[in-house]
Amino acid sequence: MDLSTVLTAIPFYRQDKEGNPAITSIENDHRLVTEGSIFICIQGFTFDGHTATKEAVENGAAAVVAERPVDVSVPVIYVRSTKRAMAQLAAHFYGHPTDSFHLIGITGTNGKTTTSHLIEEILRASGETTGLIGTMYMKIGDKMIETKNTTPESLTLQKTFAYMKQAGVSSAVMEVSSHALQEGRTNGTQFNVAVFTNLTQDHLDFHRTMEEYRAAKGLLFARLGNSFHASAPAYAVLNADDAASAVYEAMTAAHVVTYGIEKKADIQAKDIQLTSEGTAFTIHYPGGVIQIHSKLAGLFNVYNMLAAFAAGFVSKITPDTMKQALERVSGVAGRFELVPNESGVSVIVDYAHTPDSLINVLETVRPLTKGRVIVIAGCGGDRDKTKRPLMAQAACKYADEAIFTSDNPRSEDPVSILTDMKSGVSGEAYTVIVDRKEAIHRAIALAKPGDSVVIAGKGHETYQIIGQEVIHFDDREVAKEALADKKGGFA
Ligand SMILES: CC(=O)N[C@H]1[C@@H](OP(=O)(O)OP(=O)(O)OC[C@H]2O[C@@H](n3ccc(=O)[nH]c3=O)[C@H](O)[C@@H]2O)O[C@H](CO)[C@@H](O)[C@@H]1O[C@H](C)C(=O)N[C@@H](C)C(=O)N[C@H](CCC(=O)O)C(=O)O
Ligand SMILES: Nc1ncnc2c1ncn2[C@@H]1O[C@H](COP(=O)(O)OP(=O)(O)OP(=O)(O)O)[C@@H](O)[C@H]1O
Repeated sequence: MDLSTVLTAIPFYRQDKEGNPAITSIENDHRLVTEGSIFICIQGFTFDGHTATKEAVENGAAAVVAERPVDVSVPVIYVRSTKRAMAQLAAHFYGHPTDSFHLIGITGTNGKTTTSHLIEEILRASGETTGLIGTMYMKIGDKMIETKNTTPESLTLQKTFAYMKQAGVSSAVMEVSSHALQEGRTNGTQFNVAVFTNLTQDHLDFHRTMEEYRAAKGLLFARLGNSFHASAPAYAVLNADDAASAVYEAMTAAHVVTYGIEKKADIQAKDIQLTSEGTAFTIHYPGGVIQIHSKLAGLFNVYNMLAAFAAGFVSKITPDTMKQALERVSGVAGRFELVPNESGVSVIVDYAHTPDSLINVLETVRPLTKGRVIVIAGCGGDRDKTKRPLMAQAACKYADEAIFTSDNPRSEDPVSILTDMKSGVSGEAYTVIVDRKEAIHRAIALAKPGDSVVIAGKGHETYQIIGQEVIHFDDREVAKEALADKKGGFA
């Protein structure tokens, strides 16, 4: 379903008893302004809302929020950051909807989507009416809504929360990106639980340094437990094995619950077995131990399950309920997703698009593979360039055969992205095939029974962004096609 169809269906008019004009909506797109809207001017990458105030007023704006002088006939509220002001205004306009349900936020470089799905399953199993906001979609109960961002901009976010409240959601889980925290998209949102997965290199185009990146994620914990609206204690759920957790622990007013494998933690996994069927381990929690047999592969997924268990634990969900929920999850789309086939080659589509996640996936595949590991990796255009050589290094070091290819080049020349990747490796063997479809076909053509082919980067995505064009592209479909086409069979 289209997001705007859902959101425009909800009237949230605020009337003023003293005769002031009723504010009918808050808009950051002048084309959506109607009689009584507040228009918020946002300076974007392609458009500056400050240049559209005249049109916004012609469309009926009752007031304008701006960062720089604008010349209009209606009241103007000047603020330092219109994005942050928008978050607070939106939360207020929609009546602070997050006060009405239990909200769990997840931040970290990797594992947010997986952990949020595990938590959603746990919440459902405990009888909650659930909401989910994340990279793949938003969900209200079983209703799916498309999304553009991992964490939507604040207007969309607060409207969505209001819709969740109206739909009777009792517990929700959401991914909170560092971009969103930095821009204040979640200001005005009340989290009951904040979960940290891990911090490794990514997004340095936006945050510039790892310190800034870490600090941006810290905003989720710094604000936790400080809300005027808070009616219940807040919990920070931190990964004891990640160094950033100590920083977040020091800055939060919330109760801290840790999880981990290596260092001592409140929620601890022990006796871990990684098998071709998935993972088996025990979780030691305050007051008990429980055995988990999961279909999810890889040590990183043990961390994700621990994070979800810890979030459920502080949400007062019983360990037995959580066990049932965790054991039911067979996978999350595009995360270590196996492409079914009879050839004896394991073909895995995975969303790994950071050096750390690529290493994790390849390390997981290695012991499960009798033959060679062949990887296809690329890097997105208009995004963090510093990770390109590191992705190439990871591919060459952890696989037997590496093919570098395109992965959403956007406005950049795919060849120059691949050149950046190649700068990270010298002496190692790799192949460069610019066309992703051809690269997948080549990898599968090379594979013999017992080999694994890891197609990294795009996971659940069903498109490729080339220049301004968004073309249909699904790694899973192309892999199936290549498996069917393989000339000479798999002998
Ligand atoms: C690079 C970036 O942050 N872009 C975001 C930005 O787009 P933009 O700057 O191009 O916006 P713009 O088109 O210039 O418009 C600026 C303003 O003018 C308004 N406008 C525009 C046109 C017009 O005629 N009239 C008008 O009033 C727009 O409504 C907007 O308020 O503003 C849009 C609306 O809020 C966002 O959807 C968009 O996020 C894009 C999709 C994006 O990819 N963002 C990335 C950086 C991001 O946020 N990623 C994180 C993390 C992902 C991860 O963990 O991997 C995320 O949370 O998604
Ligand atoms: N806990 C983890 N630690 C390291 N890598 C992980 C972890 N969980 C998943 N991964 C790897 O990272 C990839 C992305 O996982 P997931 O989508 O859950 O993370 P994410 O944080 O939501 O990513 P994004 O912010 O880019 O949407 C997976 O396909 C897997 O390769």
